[in-house]
Amino acid sequence: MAFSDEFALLLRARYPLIYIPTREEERVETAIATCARAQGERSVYLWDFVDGYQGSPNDVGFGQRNPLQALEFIEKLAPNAAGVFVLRDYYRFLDDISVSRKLRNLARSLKSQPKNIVILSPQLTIPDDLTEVTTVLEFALPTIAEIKTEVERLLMAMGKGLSDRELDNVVQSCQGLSVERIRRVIARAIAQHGEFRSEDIGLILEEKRQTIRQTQILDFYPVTETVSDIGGLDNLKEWLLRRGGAFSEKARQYGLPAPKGLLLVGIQGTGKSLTAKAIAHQWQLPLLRLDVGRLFGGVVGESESRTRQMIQLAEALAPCVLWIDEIDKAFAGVDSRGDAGTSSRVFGTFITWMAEKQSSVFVVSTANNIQSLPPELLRKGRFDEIFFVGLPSQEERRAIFEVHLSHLRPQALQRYDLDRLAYETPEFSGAEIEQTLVEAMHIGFSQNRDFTTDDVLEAASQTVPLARTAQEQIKFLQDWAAAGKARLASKHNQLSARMQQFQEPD
Ligand SMILES: Nc1ncnc2c1ncn2[C@@H]1O[C@H](COP(=O)(O)OP(=O)(O)OP(=O)(O)O)[C@@H](O)[C@H]1O
Repeated sequence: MAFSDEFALLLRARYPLIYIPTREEERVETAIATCARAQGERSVYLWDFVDGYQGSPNDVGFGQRNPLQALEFIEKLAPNAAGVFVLRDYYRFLDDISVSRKLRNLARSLKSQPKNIVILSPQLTIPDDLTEVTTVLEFALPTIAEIKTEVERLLMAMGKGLSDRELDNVVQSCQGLSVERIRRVIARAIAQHGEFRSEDIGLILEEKRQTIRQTQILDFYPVTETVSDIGGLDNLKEWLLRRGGAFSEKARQYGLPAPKGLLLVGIQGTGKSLTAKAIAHQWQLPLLRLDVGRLFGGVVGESESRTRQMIQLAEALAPCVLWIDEIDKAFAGVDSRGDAGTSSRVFGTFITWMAEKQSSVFVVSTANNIQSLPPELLRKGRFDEIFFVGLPSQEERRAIFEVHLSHLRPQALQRYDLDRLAYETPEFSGAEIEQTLVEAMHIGFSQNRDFTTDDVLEAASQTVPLARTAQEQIKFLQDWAAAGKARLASKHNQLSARMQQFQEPD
């Protein structure tokens, strides 16, 4: 639903306290004023800490530097006087006991009056005691059409012009930025060179990175890992390499849909996160990491609002890779509990997006525990493919030792007996192999010499691989994969031999 429709609905339904997390004061205030006008005789009152109330000549300055008075003003108006009270800066006072008490009392009395309080805030932090009476309303970032109007207006005001193609590129790169930031970055580029050039898109992208960092929901993840840093997992690598150009314009013209994403399931340390990073690098796309835990907040509507904000940002950065680590932990038991709680709603928003997604956001989710994953996530159409990432076979362990040793000792790789290392480390995961090498380096370093194959073997003998203590989990995952529920990331492990009867080779 569009902001104006949702806002109008809240006004009509007499929601007393509406909280809008946005940094775009000017744009949201214009939208509120338009909406209030469309609702009949509803006056809009604007308050800020320094100037108090503005707008109506009789009340100018009322409640200046006095947040409690700002609320008393609402009380003293006639009960049938319709009004929307937009309070800027007010989020800073919500922790104050007298303010929060007054707001709760007002919320009760305003239910029978055509008055609504709107709190604008650059962040979403609502104290516990106000969560019951507050409704969070999301204010979306500007649409492509709004951005285009703004960019054209700015360029015209500065007497600059761009070709249609350049303009489209600029508009596209501005997606995900607030109008304020768009103005700032374009003004900065023009101030720097006296004109706006296509190279200045770099400045816009940097501005976008900063915005994304500030949301604290998504992180820009720098990637250096490549597909050749992954030892083994040949089926998975082949799958990726085959989709190399799938995000290009050429692929669109060919009629290919943009790939949706992958779900990687397997025990800890088998290279799932490494794969997410390598995909971004391989396809030359920015990698955004989502911390699902940060989506959840206690206020009504807050978590869904953050989820939609996250989706909007990711789409604004498309084409990109969105990496969701440990998705099983975030949505554990959503379906089996059948609850209508926050995690179900967040999950619902996410899954609907995954199913309907047209944008070039490639989602890589990783999970350790298939049992706790909601079954809807595994249904066809959510991800392009579900891969089971098992423990590496002997051949794969050799490849993993080779990858790491060629980084650690590029000139002396031949000194290490890779076959022996792979043979002597059954059930080791990639992460454990890496850890064993670090341990071996400590041994060598403490004795003032380089580390040897024997040091690695000694370190390995002191390691109890997780596989030994997590046998049940592994068995469960293997049976699940063997039942044809997932494709094997590896070509060479025992399971693949077992499964060859069940699965067609790709
Ligand atoms: N197949 C592999 N090839 C090379 N290195 C690997 C491989 N698997 C794991 N590693 C090493 O182990 C580290 C940890 O692995 P990674 O974080 O990718 O595992 P994971 O499967 O995502 O584990 P978790 O479920 O705990 O997040 C990697 O950064 C990499 O150095």
